[in-house]
Amino acid sequence: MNVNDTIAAVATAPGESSIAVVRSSGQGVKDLIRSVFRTPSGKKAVLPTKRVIRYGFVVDPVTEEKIDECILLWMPGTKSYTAEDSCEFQVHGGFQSVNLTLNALMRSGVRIAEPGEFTKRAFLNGRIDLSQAEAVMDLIQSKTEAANKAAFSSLQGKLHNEIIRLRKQVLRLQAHVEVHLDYPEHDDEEIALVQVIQEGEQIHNRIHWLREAAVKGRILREGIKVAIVGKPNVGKSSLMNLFLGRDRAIVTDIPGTTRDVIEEYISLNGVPIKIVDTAGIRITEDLVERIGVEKSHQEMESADLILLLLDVSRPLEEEDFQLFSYTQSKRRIIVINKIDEILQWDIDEIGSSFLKKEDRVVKISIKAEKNLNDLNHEIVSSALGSQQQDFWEGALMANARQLAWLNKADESLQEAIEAASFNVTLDVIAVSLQECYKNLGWVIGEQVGEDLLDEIFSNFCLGK
Ligand SMILES: Nc1nc2c(c(=O)[nH]1)N(C=O)[C@@H](CNc1ccc(C(=O)N[C@@H](CCC(=O)O)C(=O)O)cc1)CN2
Ligand SMILES: Nc1nc2c(ncn2[C@@H]2O[C@H](COP(=O)(O)OP(=O)(O)OP(=O)(O)O)[C@@H](O)[C@H]2O)c(=O)[nH]1
Ligand SMILES: [Mg+2]
Repeated sequence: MNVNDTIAAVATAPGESSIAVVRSSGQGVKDLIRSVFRTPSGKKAVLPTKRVIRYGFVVDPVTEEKIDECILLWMPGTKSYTAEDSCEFQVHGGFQSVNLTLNALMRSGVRIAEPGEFTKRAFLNGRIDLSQAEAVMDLIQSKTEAANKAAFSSLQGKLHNEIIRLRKQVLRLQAHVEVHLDYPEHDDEEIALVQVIQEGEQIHNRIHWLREAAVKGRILREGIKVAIVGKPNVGKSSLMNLFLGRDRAIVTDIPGTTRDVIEEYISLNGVPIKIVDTAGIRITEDLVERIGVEKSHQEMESADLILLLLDVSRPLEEEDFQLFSYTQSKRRIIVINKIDEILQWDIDEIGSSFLKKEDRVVKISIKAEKNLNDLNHEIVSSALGSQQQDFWEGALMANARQLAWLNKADESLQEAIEAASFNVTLDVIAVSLQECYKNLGWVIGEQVGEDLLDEIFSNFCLGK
């Protein structure tokens, strides 16, 4: 992937829209505009050294035939998204205008951008760091308002600034240690060790705080996975539909209706939840259903929270008790459904060998819409633990990669502090501090290799 190429892509979603944007970036953008854009009087546009908007036409670069009416945005480097010469052709929406425009651009010698390549260039050209680049995608993919807010603050450089600040502190401490190494007579080595321990603790606390904020960010980013499980016909798909507010899953009174896993995102009090409806679990001869049951087991395994649904209008069966055993090690809410019917059993009948003391129990009726708020409340509180109010306050959009480097930075720092506590020589401490500094740098993508960049940006959407 050559950074000297001029790239182009459609930046808007495909389909019938009122306007579509085709963007381009790179050294050849000026020539590109000369070749495919004409003013209303058929002339080539005069491009100033500052950003401008022009009305005109996209034309075929060979025949000069008009392809579409357009608004042209000219954004010379470095004042653009990529920090390179860039432009946007805003044409009429729909597949045809967009495709013809993109084809005209291609025939003028630009190539189609890889996913995330515009943002990658913004990073390579130093306009944003890696944490900001990754936040761009998080922003687009955010599923709740809180997630959007956290991603936006990362995009604005909150994580970047925190890391820069921490690195300054580490560097200062490192410099202090090195002065002692170079000039042992400078002052008492004992004092240097105490300083490493004290200031090291302060830095550690700050990293710890940052990590907590990043962990919250990761919840916002990935959502909490909640799996609805239960034997056939207890109302799992009804509950799924209720959460979604529409008929997504098929509901019938025939046991074994759901065969496949259905996943959707919902927001409960701003908590992004990936809700999963599964096939009712039972022993079955039906091959398709059996595959579905196997998948249900996998979903149970990987869920953060289980909603174990029971039907109170029918006696409890072996299959219900089996599910208690299967999900024994998971965080779960026991949801007793169909309380609008004649009750056939009571929660006390479920022995203590099946119920854990951490289990929460909610009795509902999906049909009569009873106690549904209680269920929502239980889900949110088991998802977030005790500290619900302002939970998202200060959340920083972070991902697994960034969290891993934060952890590593903290480990190196701990090594330095420990070494200082045990009076290990200063040169060993200096090495750990240096390691900490480097690990912090990885969070914001300093000296990051081509492979990792490719991996990160390949997950972006086209045109971003
Ligand atoms: N039409 C359009 N809308 C868009 C974008 C875009 O590329 N095109 N964006 C993205 O896809 C976002 C805006 N992001 C941008 C970020 C920086 C610069 C930019 O030119 N920055 C320069 C100049 C700043 C200034 O004028 O003060 C810089 O940082 O140096 C432009 C867009 C959202 N909306
Ligand atoms: N009386 C009553 N019926 C309910 C309630 N909730 C669901 N049902 C009914 O129970 C039947 C089964 O509902 P589903 O949602 O398809 O059950 P399921 O657990 O997804 O079933 P499988 O996909 O076969 O595992 C349907 O006829 C629903 O209308 C309720 O609260 N009360
Ligand atoms: Mg179902």
